[in-house]
Amino acid sequence: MTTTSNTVIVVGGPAGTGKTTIAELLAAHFQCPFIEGDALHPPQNIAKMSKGTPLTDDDRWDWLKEVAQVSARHCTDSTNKANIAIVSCSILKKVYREHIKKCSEESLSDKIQFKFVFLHTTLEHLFERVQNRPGHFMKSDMVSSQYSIMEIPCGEELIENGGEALPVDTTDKLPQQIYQETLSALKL
Ligand SMILES: Nc1ncnc2c1ncn2[C@@H]1O[C@H](COP(=O)(O)OP(=O)(O)O)[C@@H](O)[C@H]1O
Ligand SMILES: O=C(O)[C@H](O)[C@@H](O)[C@H](O)[C@H](O)COP(=O)(O)O
Repeated sequence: MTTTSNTVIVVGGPAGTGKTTIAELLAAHFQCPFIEGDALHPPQNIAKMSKGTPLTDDDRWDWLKEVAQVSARHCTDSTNKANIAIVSCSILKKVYREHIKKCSEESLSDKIQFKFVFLHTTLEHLFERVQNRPGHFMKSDMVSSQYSIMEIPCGEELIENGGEALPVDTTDKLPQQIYQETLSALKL
């Protein structure tokens, strides 16, 4: 599959919302790299979250920069025929999504378009899904703090209004259904 421009699809949403599940389906469809954003945290962020302490904005900026730059590099890598890369990253607030775009613009000569898929569901569903996700540093007591600060994209951020964001309600939907809905709304 080929596209006319370099595209990074950031699959976001709070813990347990299905980022990895949907990102893997999209990466298989586009035959492109998938980068797990959690693997790009500095050790001090992992240590903090493992103790159950939510990150502050100051903890997040450098991580988001890394997310922007690593995914952009994968996107433009000469071996990546799709010119698409998928990265998972919670992107909970509008300023984080803007920071990712800014970091990419500042540091790369290639122009990259970002698409922000924001998966969301109820707090009850998130608790249930995080409990079913073994071996992750993010425990369920952090979900409430993520849920309370998250900004589901709206208004000018939406693709349908000329922006880059696509909110997807995942409540009572199977991953395959969410993936199909996402794919057709992205129009890539
Ligand atoms: N649409 C869905 N409905 C129900 N469970 C889901 C759905 N998507 C993912 N899950 C399950 O929820 C858990 C968390 O999914 P995951 O993709 O790891 O989310 P995230 O990467 O956002 O933390 C996993 O056990 C996964 O199988
Ligand atoms: O799936 C998850 O477990 C989370 O989404 C996880 O990715 C974590 O939240 C961030 O890496 C920390 O960053 P935030 O505090 O900004 O979500």
